[in-house]
Formats: sequence, structure tokens, C-alpha cells
Amino acid sequence: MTVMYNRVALIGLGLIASSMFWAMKRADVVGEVTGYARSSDTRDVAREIGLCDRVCDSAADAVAGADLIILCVPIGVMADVTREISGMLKPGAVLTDVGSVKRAVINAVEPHVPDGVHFIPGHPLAGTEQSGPRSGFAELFDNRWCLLTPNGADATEVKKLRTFWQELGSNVDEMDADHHDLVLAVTSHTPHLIAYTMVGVADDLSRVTDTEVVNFSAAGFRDFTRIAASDPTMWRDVFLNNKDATLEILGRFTEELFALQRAIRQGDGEHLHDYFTRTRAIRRGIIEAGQDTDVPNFGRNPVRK
Ligand SMILES: NC(=O)C1=CN([C@@H]2O[C@H](COP(=O)(O)OP(=O)(O)OC[C@H]3O[C@@H](n4cnc5c(N)ncnc54)[C@H](O)[C@@H]3O)[C@@H](O)[C@H]2O)C=CC1
Ligand SMILES: O=C(O)C(=O)Cc1ccc(O)cc1
Repeated sequence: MTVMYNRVALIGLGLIASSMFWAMKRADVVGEVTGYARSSDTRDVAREIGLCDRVCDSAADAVAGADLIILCVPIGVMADVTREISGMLKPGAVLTDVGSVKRAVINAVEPHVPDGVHFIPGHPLAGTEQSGPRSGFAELFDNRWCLLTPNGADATEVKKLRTFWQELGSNVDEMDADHHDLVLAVTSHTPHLIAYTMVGVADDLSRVTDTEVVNFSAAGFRDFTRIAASDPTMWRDVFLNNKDATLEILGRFTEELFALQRAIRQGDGEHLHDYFTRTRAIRRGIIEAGQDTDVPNFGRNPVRK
């Protein structure tokens, strides 16, 4: 495979950076990969497991001479990190990020991007509840979407970054940053908040704190506990930085929830049945579109109508 970027720098060495590293090596599309994380423990682990060709003790060293710099840190520190590296970015380099929110990252990063450096924000829609340098794996992005919000960036560099993500296994699309944030508030951010809340509610019921929740949890609640085990710093930053869209969707969510609550109180089975029929159709649409590769028997059994 041809080398797309001779030097790549990963800033932050957690789940997404480590997965990108292994996926880059699998695809064989880059030259040397340098890495930096703020914590020396993380840098030590990275050296121990061979994560990055060279682990540096400063962000500035890691980005010096890099053709592609990927910010893989929590959203709340994107501005600080960019300020720290801005003097070392070489003209013509591409700076991208993987943050789960886009408008706030653009506002935080853009003021520190030197002239001649191409800033192309990105977001792989792929992750797990795990974090840290040991949690990554090369397959994370396979058949997942990666959204770019180029914000007027150079079209040739955008096209190249698209191809790069495709080489890592992703499908790629472009969208406006505000639209991205609204879509993700619906599909990811609010669902995470609901999972956090449901697990908190269960924990508040004292009977349930020890064995009963664990022993008798059905699949739905288990999924909630997996999601609610996600990294607290990352998710704090998501909500602080996608405030308007999340509040908008939460408002709609609570209205629907109240309507369902009233239907239950009033014994309105028709309302409940109609609602659940509508939502089932959405799930089936996702599966038919081939968007859920986690479904058992996916691709083998047709979806029953
Ligand atoms: N975890 C997930 O499922 C997904 C996360 N993202 C986004 O990816 C980004 C990274 O998330 P993860 O890899 O999951 O996090 P993580 O917690 O696994 O890794 C974050 C890394 O950033 C480092 N770091 C923190 N502050 C730093 C600083 N000031 N300077 C240098 N390094 C610093 C940490 O040491 C750690 O190595 C976040 O912006 C998140 O929104 C995007 C898609 C999915
Ligand atoms: O683990 C899960 O269920 C996820 O939803 C992963 C995820 C988390 C955050 C993102 O910005 C994108 C994907």
C-alpha cells in the first residue's frame, strides 16, 4: 500500500488513538507514528505495548515534522493542546481531531491553528465503554461511519483524509458541524445520558444495589450498565460542549416520556402499542440498511416482517 502520510502524530493515547494506531499499521498507509499523552504512566504503557513507533515526552516533540496530527484527547483540553503544539506545526500539515462534538472543538481549536496548516475536524462513530492505551484494537472502525466537518478546509486535503479513514475501515461522510452536533445529540449523547440516569436510578433503590440488579438484569439494563461505564471525563466534556443540542433533545424526550407515563396511568394500551410499533419499524429499518453489524445472524437470516 502507498504511504499516505509520512509522519503521523497521535496526541492522547487512549481508546481512539490506540485503535487508530493498530488500524494504521494494519492498513500499512503511514510511515512513522509518534505519540504523546499527558500522563507519564500512559506513556510508559504505550512504550511497553509497542503503541506508536516513538513515544515522546512532550506534545511539541511528537508533532515536530508531522504531516498528519490527530488530537485524541477529551474535548475540554483540545484548546490547550492545540495552543501547546501550534508553534511546531509544519506548513502544509493536516490537523484533525476525533472529538464527539464538533462546533465546540472548532471554536476551541481554530484560533490556535497557524496559517498554512489545514484543520479538518472529524469524528469516528465507533467506540466502546473502555478507555486508555490498552483498550484499542484495529477493527474498531470497520464498517463504522466517520464524519468529517471540513468547515471550508482545502478540498484536496479533505479528500485525502477521507481516503485515510476508508483505509482504516470506515465509511466516511461530510456534514456541517452544527448539524453533526444535533444528530449526535439524538443518536449518542442523549442515549448515554439516559443510560447514566437509569443506572443511577437502580443504584438509588437500595435493595437493588448488590445482588439483585446484577443477578436479574435483563439485556436492556445490561446494555445501560455497559454504556454507563464509559469514561466520566470524556462524557462530562461532551455534555458541557454540546449543551444546546442535548437540552433540545432532552426537552423532546421528556415530553414523549410524559405522554407514555400518562398512557400507562390511564391504561391507554392503544397509545403504547402504536408507539412501540413505530419504534420497532425504526429498528428494522436500521438492520435492513445493514447498519447494525452487532445483530446476531446479521447477513444470514432475513428480517422477519
Ligand atoms: N470513547 C469513545 O467511545 C469515543 C471517543 N471519541 C472522542 O475521542 C476522544 C478521546 O477519547 P478516548 O480515546 O475514548 O479517551 P481515553 O480516555 O481513552 O484517552 C484520552 C487520552 O488523552 C490523554 N490526555 C488527556 N488530557 C491530555 C492533555 N492535556 N494532553 C495530552 N494528553 C491528554 C489521556 O492521557 C489519554 O491518553 C474524545 O474527544 C472523545 O470525545 C470519539 C468517538 C468514540
Ligand atoms: O459504546 C458505545 O455504545 C458508543 O456509543 C461508542 C461511541 C461513543 C462516543 C462517540 O462519540 C461515538 C461512539
